[in-house]
This record gives sequence, C-alpha cells and structure tokens, in this order.
Amino acid sequence: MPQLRIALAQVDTTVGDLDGNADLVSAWTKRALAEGAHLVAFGELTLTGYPPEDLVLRRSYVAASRAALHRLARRLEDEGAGEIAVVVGYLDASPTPAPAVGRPAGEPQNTAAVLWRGEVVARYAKHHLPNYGVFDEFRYFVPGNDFPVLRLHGVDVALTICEDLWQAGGPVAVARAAGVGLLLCINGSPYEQGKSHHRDELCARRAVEAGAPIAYVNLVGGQDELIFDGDSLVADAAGQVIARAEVFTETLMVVDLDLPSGAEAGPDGLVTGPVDALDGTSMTVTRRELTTEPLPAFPARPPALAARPDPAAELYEALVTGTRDYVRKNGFRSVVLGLSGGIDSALVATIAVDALGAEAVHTVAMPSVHSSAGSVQDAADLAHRQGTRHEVIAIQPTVDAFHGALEGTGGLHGLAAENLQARVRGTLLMALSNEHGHLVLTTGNKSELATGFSTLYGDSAGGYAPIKDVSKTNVWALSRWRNAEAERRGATPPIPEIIITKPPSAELAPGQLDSDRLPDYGILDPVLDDYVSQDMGRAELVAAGHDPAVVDRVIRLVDLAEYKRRQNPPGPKVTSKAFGRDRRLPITSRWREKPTQ
Ligand SMILES: Nc1ncnc2c1ncn2[C@@H]1O[C@H](COP(=O)(O)OP(=O)(O)OC[C@H]2O[C@@H]([n+]3cccc(C(=O)O)c3)[C@H](O)[C@@H]2O)[C@@H](O)[C@H]1O
Ligand SMILES: Nc1ncnc2c1ncn2[C@@H]1O[C@H](COP(=O)(O)OP(=O)(O)OP(=O)(O)O)[C@@H](O)[C@H]1O
Ligand SMILES: NC(=O)CC[C@H](N)C(=O)O
Repeated sequence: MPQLRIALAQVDTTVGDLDGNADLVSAWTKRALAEGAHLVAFGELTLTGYPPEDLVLRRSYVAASRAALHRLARRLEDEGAGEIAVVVGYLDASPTPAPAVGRPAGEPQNTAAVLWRGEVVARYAKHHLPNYGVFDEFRYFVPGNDFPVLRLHGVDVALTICEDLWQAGGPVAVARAAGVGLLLCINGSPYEQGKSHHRDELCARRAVEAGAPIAYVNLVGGQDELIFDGDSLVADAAGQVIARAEVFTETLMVVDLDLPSGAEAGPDGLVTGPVDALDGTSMTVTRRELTTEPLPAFPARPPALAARPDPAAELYEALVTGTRDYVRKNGFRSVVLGLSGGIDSALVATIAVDALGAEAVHTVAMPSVHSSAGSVQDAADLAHRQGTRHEVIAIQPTVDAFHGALEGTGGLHGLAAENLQARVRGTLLMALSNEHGHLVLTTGNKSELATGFSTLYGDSAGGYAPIKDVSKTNVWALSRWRNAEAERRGATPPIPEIIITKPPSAELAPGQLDSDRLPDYGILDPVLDDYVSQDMGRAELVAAGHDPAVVDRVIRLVDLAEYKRRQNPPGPKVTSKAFGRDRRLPITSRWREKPTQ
C-alpha cells in the first residue's frame, strides 16, 4: 500500500483580499512542503474568502478570482512548490450551461482547483448547494456535475465541497462507484454550538458510504456574523475519526495515510464517464494521472487527535474569535463600550480584552442620577482587574440639557425620559468613536434582542454586538466559566463576583429591575429558544409545557421587536438560529399566533 502524507491547512482568509489569500496559500504550502507533504488542501473559496455574498454576482470578481488562481499556480511552481498538489477553493464561471436549473454557461460556480507543476490540473464545482439558514447558494451558483479523479503517487484522489457531504447521494455515491482511494472535502462550515459532534458523525458516515477515508479541511476565523472554527479532521474508511486539528486556530494538520493504489481500487475497475449519482443526477467521472510512481515507504507519524474544548470554553473562544476578526479585518485597532457595572457589559469587556488586549479596550462608566454607587464601583473594579483604559463621564448635565431643550414641547416623561439616558450614552460613545477611531461594541444579549429590551439609537447603537446570539442565561454561565478558568490558571477572576450575583437592572428609573418588565430569565429563555430557534407556534409552545400567559407575553414582545432587530449591529452567530441572516421575518405583519392554531 502506498503512503501519502497529506496536509490540511486550516487558515483565516479575508473576503475580497485575493492577493492576501494567495499569499496565505503560498506560505502554508511551503510549510506543508517542509513537512514532507505530497498534497495540501485549503478551505472552501479560499482565494475569494467565504462567503463572498453578492460579490459573486459581479463579473469583475469572478474574473479576478480566475486570474488569481492562474497566477497562484505559476507562483507556486516558481517558488519551488510545484511538486506538491495544492487543492484550493476559488470562484469560477461554469464552462457549460446548467439546463437542470435553467442557467446558461458562464454562471458562477463554487469550485475547487488542483494546482500541480504550475498548472490547474483539475476543477471540481460544488454539486450540492446549501440554501437554508445562513446559506443562499441557489442565489449565486450553478451546481457542478463533473467528478475528476486524480492519480497522485498511485492513489486515486477525488474532491468534494462542504454541502456535498451533508446531502445523501451525489459525489459521495460517485466516489464509491469510481473506487477512489481518498476523498478530500474542502469546507466553509460555520461554527454553531454542538456542531462539531455532528460533523464527526457525518464525516464518519460518509467515509463508510464512499468506501474511502475523508480528509475534511475547514476555514478558521470570523467573517461578519459567521465564525469558522476549523475542526478539520480525517475519518478513515471504517468511519473512525483518526485525526483532528485544534479549533479556532490557524494550523497545518499533517496526516500520513495508508491508501489503496488506484489499480487495486473499486470492484468495477476504473469507472469513467456518466455515473448515476443516486440523487436524481448523473456525474461525469474523468481521470488524470499526475504521478503513477508510488512513493518509497517512509516512517509514518502517528496522527494527532486534538482534544475538544468543553462547551463553555468553545463558545467563549468562538465569541473571542468573532470579535477579534471583525475588529481586525475592518481596520480598527481599538474598541469602546459603556461599562455599567452590570453583567452584559462586563462580559463584553472581558471578551474584548481577551480578543484584543487590555490596552485596546476603552471602557466608559456614564452614571446618571439613577445609577447606584455600587455600579460605578463595580465597573471601576472590573476595569482595574483587566487593565482597560477606563473613564467616568457623568451624563446628568447632558440629560438635563436635553430636557431643557424639550421643555417647550411639554417635556419628556416615563419611558421617553428613561430612554433619553441610554441615547445620551450612545451619543457619547459614538463621539468617542469618531474622535479616536474606536469601534463601539454594543452589549445586548439574545434575550434582550428577542424581546426588544433595549433603546433604539441608545444602548443598541454601535458597530459590533459580541453577545447578540448569547441568551442571558448563557451570559451568566460564560461569566462564571471565565472566572473559574482564571482561578484554575491561578489568575485573578476578571469579573467581580458582585456583578455576577446582583439582580439585573437597566438603572434607567429609581429601583428598576429587569424583572419588572420581563419574565424571569430562567422562564423567558426556554420559551425564547422554542419560539425563536425551533419556530414553534403558540399551541406547540403550550404543549411543550410553557405557561400560556408567559407564552402570550413573550410572543407579543418578540413579534413587536422585529423592527428593532433589523437595526441592530452584526455580531457572531453561535446558535443554530441567530437573529439576522438565519431568522428572517417580515417587520410589517398582521400574523398573530392564536390559542387554537
Ligand atoms: N414598526 C416600527 N418600525 C420602525 N420604528 C418603530 C416601529 N415601531 C416603533 N418604532 C420606533 O421605536 C420607538 C420605540 O423604541 P425605543 O425608542 O427603543 O423605546 P421602547 O422600546 O419603547 O423602550 C425601550 C425598552 O427597552 C428597555 N431597556 C432600555 C435600555 C436598556 C435596557 C437593558 O436593560 O438593557 C432595557 C426599557 O426599559 C424599555 O422597556 C418608537 O418611538 C418608534 O420611533
Ligand atoms: N451607567 C452606565 N455607564 C456606562 N454604560 C452604561 C451605563 N448604563 C448602561 N450603560 C450601557 O448600556 C448598556 C445597557 O445597559 P443596561 O444597564 O440598561 O442593561 P443591561 O442590558 O443589563 O446591561 P448591563 O448588564 O451591562 O448593565 C450597558 O451594557 C452599557 O453598555
Ligand atoms: N459551505 C457549506 O456548504 C456549508 C453547509 C454545511 N451544511 C455546513 O454548515 O457545514
């Protein structure tokens, strides 16, 4: 059996940065070469970044991607990396019409190329296009039906792209029929809590179906609301995960595989031409020999199986990664946020410090007449523990000036007066952003976003919302986890205990508590999860055991707040259904959930 040393390059690309992404491919290919790898694979749409969204609709972008690919092939050869096969995702135009979806030739395709000795020696266009959740790939791409098989050092290697594994039939079935020795899958699979276990199970199942090991390489890093966790892995043909990369870090996973030679593979010999893909389509198998020469035997390294972080550590790392990459990739060096002495801003400040370093995090306490002395002290204590650049700006004179300006109109009362305080704080933070170039972080959590519990153009004003997909229950859990983690490492807990234990309050009116306006978070969050993430209707929510009166109240709050959510800044998606691209509802809607529906 020939051995192949493969390298999976889990790298952090940037959408739109074709040259920068090509530099990454070049640098990591050289590392793979230095490690003695014969093949190196990069993630989905590595050259263009993923997802490029409507950039795909521009001919200029498709042309730039194609040109960048050819430049990269030549560059790798010039740099002495021509003898390693490089699998890289890029955006191409379909060479043939796609009659099944009524589209002409020249339409965009999500493609993987194999680069070898300065040439593009194979192209594989994604067959199954995801079109649910955050994915819109019917909008952008036409599917591919070609299935190239490359013989590399005697091993028959074939390609798939991400969703190709998530659907039954298609390329996995064709891989079995073609008797491939190794199935590579290049991915842009965004993080969600619990998804990595699902991926394991999926890759294992598909490897058994394909009758070949699957090498799965995923992107890492943040792109707007998506976070890629990496979690690259290899599953052997028996469905055993034998290697796994560390999550949330750029890394090269090098794995030695004993693989059957092409001549031995497949019960039907060397299948070529159209093959029933068992999904109602047929795919055309082509074969090309790169090197038939088997490699001389070399001592195999034992594969590394990186340990998975526990769920809280993984979620926290996802938020840190999303925040770091959003800030960095959008050209900011520093952030500013209002630090109230409450738990939400405490957690956001801690995430920001872990993402960017304390010197890049500016915290501002902005007490009003309703702020307790304790809150101001708690904010100062947190800033001191973490070393943020902390300021105290009293807002009462500005609030009073607004009241004075509006006196002639009858003045402000009740909620209007309460919200003014939040708006003054928002205005001050935006002013500091304009003057010093800090990005404003907002501190709203998913429970608040769901119920509209924030002031428009007040505390919801800002550029990035690190915990917008984290429920209040999880805000407490993560804060406790982060403190425990510090203690485990012998460091001072970053969040003062009092901030975690005090009852939540917006402090916009005397003695105000969140519980005056919202159900207790222990009751609210499970209802929100079922209504928002599971799309349950009223009858299903009640049947699931939720109190009907709470259900009615929560549904009303959530439905009414759609307009507010649309104006919320982006933030990292960490659940199966985040507000934004994942959950799309009309703002103008007369649909009301009723007891009998
Ligand atoms: N369909 C629609 N499309 C577009 N705009 C719409 C709209 N419906 C209302 N609006 C606009 O929205 C305004 C009402 O929204 P807004 O001004 O935000 O005010 P509103 O939602 O009425 O009040 C803010 C709520 O959030 C709570 N809060 C505030 C700050 C912090 C926290 C916290 O603990 O974190 C909680 C506060 O206690 C209060 O319950 C209306 O005056 C109107 O201008
Ligand atoms: N006194 C304050 N000083 C600075 N920022 C404040 C102050 N009060 C509110 N903010 C900002 O507005 C956000 C909304 O805070 P609010 O106290 O109304 O409720 P919250 O959602 O419970 O947040 P937190 O738990 O951070 O207090 C805060 O997270 C903070 O960024
Ligand atoms: N880019 C893709 O095709 C991703 C779709 C896939 N279901 C995933 O989340 O991993």
